Amino acid sequence: MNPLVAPDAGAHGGPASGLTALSVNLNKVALLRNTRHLGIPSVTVAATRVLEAGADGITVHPRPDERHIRHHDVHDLAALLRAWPQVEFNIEGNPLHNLMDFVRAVRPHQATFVPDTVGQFTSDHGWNLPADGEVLRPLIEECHALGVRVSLFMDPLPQAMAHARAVGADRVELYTEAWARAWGTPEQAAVGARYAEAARAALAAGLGVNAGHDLNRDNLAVFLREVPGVSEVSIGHALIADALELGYTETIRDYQRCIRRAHAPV
Ligand SMILES: CC(=O)[C@@H](O)[C@H](O)COP(=O)(O)O
Ligand SMILES: NCC(=O)COP(=O)(O)O
Repeated sequence: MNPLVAPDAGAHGGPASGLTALSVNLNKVALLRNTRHLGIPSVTVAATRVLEAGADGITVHPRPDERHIRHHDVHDLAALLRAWPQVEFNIEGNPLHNLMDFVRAVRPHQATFVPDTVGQFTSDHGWNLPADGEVLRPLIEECHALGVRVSLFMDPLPQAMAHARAVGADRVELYTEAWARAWGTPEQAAVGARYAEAARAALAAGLGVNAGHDLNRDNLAVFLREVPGVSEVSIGHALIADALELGYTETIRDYQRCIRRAHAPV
């Protein structure tokens, strides 16, 4: 088996190419928008642009404090994505807080359960299933009844993967901050091996494997080469930062054109 090809690749199981799907997290577009009352940058315009450019999915993490993605963004994106039937909509959040209301209202293709507290700075750990598994089980069943796939945000602990399957999860999302931190350090090989082992354990348990948090253009390719069967990566912070920085040249040229137009003889 090609280790880069996810076992369930196809519509919403990854792109038909069998490559790892790229789901773009738009939280940080909303964060910038929320600093004025002008509606720019627009989350739906960002979604349209990234999909036109070839992204496979859209991810949002509507936190209870609405610091970035707001209630209406989830509904606006759900409406937009009706015109993009091959595109996966992934909503992340804590199902014990606000996530299930969104799942019930818009029925995304995937719900990623994340054990964040209300007001948490950013996601920083996966589920502790011995403690939380039985609370999650009925919520996973409810998602399935609504036709929604469930992925559990998990630390790369091989021994936890069978438990994720046992409570009904379809996939796990491996929390990759440890990989991002180890990138380029002497720990990189050992940390990568830990993720590979966790992915193999997940695949062996019958789970699909997603990954995300602090993935970027430097650390992504080696991660996907070393960790088998990753169906999807969700990337936000670094990708939106790159989109800004890679866009400066064209943007400055356009503003200079405006200025030249203003000074041109009429
Ligand atoms: C689950 C996960 O890793 C992402 O939700 C990530 O935490 C983005 O959230 P913020 O954009 O709020 O940091
Ligand atoms: N699930 C991870 C995600 O959606 C984006 O995380 P990040 O790239 O913003 O760290």
